[in-house]
Amino acid sequence: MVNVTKGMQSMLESRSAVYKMLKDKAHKDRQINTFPRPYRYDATPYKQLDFSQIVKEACSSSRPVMAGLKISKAIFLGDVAVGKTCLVNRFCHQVFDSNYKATIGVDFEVERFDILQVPFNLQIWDTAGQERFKCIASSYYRAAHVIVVVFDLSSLMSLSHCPQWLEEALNANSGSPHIFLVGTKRDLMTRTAFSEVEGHALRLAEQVGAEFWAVSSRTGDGVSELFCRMAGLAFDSSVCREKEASCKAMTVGSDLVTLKQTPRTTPVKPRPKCSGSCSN
Ligand SMILES: Nc1nc2c(ncn2[C@@H]2O[C@H](COP(=O)(O)OP(=O)(O)OP(=O)(O)O)[C@@H](O)[C@H]2O)c(=O)[nH]1
Repeated sequence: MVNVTKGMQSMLESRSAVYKMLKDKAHKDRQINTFPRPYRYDATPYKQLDFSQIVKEACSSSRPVMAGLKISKAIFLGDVAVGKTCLVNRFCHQVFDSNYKATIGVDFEVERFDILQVPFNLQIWDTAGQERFKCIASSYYRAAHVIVVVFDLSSLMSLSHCPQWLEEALNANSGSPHIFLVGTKRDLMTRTAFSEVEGHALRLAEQVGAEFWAVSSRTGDGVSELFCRMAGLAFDSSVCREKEASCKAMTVGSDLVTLKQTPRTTPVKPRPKCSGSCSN
């Protein structure tokens, strides 16, 4: 009975995810027309200030930029109770729950954006921090375009575990995902305590090549900006990848045509003339 209910629930959830992807328009605060800013320009390895030229051209052309749904995958990982679920729920459902409920395995959400007027979906995988669910959770790390390593700003221990979480996520991925180091529960921090932790986090972010953010899911501070930034970076890379792939395909295609059309330049050796008993 429990399994049936769970099965039906996940079926309904995946249906609602599909409906969200097919929505006519993204919600107003998910319509992005200028390149989203980082939390701090000195705390990011992603220095571009605008969408790539190729992306802007592709999005403004009258032909559709791409066929089918445009989706990128973001995975959230980090120690138990650092606030991963609250962060996702604050953005996706505008709620905050102060009671802790452990994530079992993974939770899945999808958020629709319109970026430069092109529909874009961000798949959000909220994984469990508890050791006993790690095995299930880590099987969802693959094929991530964005890796979000989360820590609790009020726990330096949770920050010190971030390199390990990141290594595990990177081991499961072969591409070059965007990496974020996100400190949560900013509302709990005094100014002095915050600036001390921020110093440690900035150093770590630089070491591991991540973009640093500090947010509060309780107040909503920085949450929407963080997700829009992820979506902006993921969208830009994904359109660039797609354009590169189609250019490559066109080059290969035109190479084949050239090969077909180019007359043979190597002289054909004249066959020796048959003499005598040769039947040819
Ligand atoms: N004050 C405050 N509390 C927060 C914030 N974010 C999360 N919490 C609290 O921290 C606890 C853990 O939050 P979760 O989001 O469930 O943590 P999690 O990382 O998803 O935990 P696992 O699912 O076990 O991996 C809950 O009691 C939340 O209410 C925040 O921004 N401020």
